[in-house]
Amino acid sequence: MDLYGTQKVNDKGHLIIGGSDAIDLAHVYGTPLVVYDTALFRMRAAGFQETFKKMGIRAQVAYASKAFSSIAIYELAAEEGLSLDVVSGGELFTAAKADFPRERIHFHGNNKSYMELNYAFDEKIGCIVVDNFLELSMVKEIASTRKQQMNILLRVTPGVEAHTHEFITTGQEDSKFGFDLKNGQADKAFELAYDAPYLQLLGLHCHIGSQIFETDAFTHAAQVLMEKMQAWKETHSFVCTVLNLGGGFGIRYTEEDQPLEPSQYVEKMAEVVLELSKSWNYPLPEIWIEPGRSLVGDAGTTLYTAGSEKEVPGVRTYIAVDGGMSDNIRPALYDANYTAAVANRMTSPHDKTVTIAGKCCESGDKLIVDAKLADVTEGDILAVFCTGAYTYSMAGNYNRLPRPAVIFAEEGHHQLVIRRETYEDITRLDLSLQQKVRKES
Ligand SMILES: Cc1ncc(COP(=O)(O)O)c(C=O)c1O
Ligand SMILES: N[C@@H](CCCC[NH3+])C(=O)O
Repeated sequence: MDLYGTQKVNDKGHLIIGGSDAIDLAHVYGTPLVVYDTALFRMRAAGFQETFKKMGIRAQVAYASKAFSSIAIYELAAEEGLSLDVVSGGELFTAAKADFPRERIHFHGNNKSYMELNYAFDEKIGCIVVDNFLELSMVKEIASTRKQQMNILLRVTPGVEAHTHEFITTGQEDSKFGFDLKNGQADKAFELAYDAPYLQLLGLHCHIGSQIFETDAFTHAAQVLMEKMQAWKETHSFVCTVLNLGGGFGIRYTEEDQPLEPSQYVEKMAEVVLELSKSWNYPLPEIWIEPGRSLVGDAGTTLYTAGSEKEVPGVRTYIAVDGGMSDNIRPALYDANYTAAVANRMTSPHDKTVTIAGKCCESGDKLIVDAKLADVTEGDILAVFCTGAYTYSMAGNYNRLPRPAVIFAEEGHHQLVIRRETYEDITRLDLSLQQKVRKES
């Protein structure tokens, strides 16, 4: 089986992550437990950043924190010199708690509220990525009322179809995000924004989708956006200083996935921008990107304890674990595939076919259908790999299951970064009917 990042197997046949024995981690923190290999996160971050540096391109690599949002990951991202993409007041609040450098925070979202936009101004963040006309009018009004400068990008849909799951493509014309380039919306937004008082229009943004393995869709998007920028230069003598090409770089969940290295995605898109800016004599814009999954996805592993087993003769054997769709909704939502291993028996042949089921009251709560595992008995620790992106951040309390604990592991040290939810946590917002009912007099 293929391991990720710093993962190894020790002489007890146990899985090691970030220099720590996964079985010890499971005993110390309990399961389900999400373990982040932070050295791998650092390596991925450097992979993107160094490629831009080598190519002599000014860039910002913003961690798209919807993939996994927490104070500690924001602190780590800041430490690595990343910028940050947030999509809600809640993510911005978390970033503020982590004291993330505000000038490197970019605020996304297709329906930001007036309150959220004001909050972004309060925090003096680096940039608001304006998604629609309502937002543009609100941002203009807030900036003028407060007499406060704000950098903005216009998010556009370039009409590029990326080859990925239909729910995670976003760059096509029929999308809820952004101003359409072809039907004139983007031009109209530009007219309303480029000389608005207190607003500094930096340039354009697009994000064509997620879990993309090819570079063509990215280079095509870069070309389409550069063409629009060049058109505005000709008509309005306006020069965009930033081109944000979003995230979406694919990772290897299973051996069917063949992602490129971060550097390869960056090189290809940067080459197009360099080439076009040279041939059109367009001042080279800064390139911003927003990787989420490719920074945290394969850095995360979820450890579960195996419980009940059920054989359906001639059909399949189910092994149930102490988590499931409540901590990883992706298999149920996107038919996402993962691989797993018996973390306390890594050297045994993983040649039995079993289905790993969760403990939620849903037949569809299956984490892996037809996983290849060693013999599993109750109490074994199962490791499901590549669960660092869009798992904890999309987790819920269905069936009132507490969300797992999350730890960072590096060079033999480990640290709790999100504590396990307790039953008290789960009921903290509930109000009892025994409380006094207020009567209006
Ligand atoms: C605007 C935007 N930027 C960045 C991302 C991050 O995408 P990924 O996690 O695939 O890199 C997303 C999510 O797809 C997004 O919507
Ligand atoms: N949540 C999705 C990706 C959405 C990306 C956000 N725009 C996933 O798990 O793959």
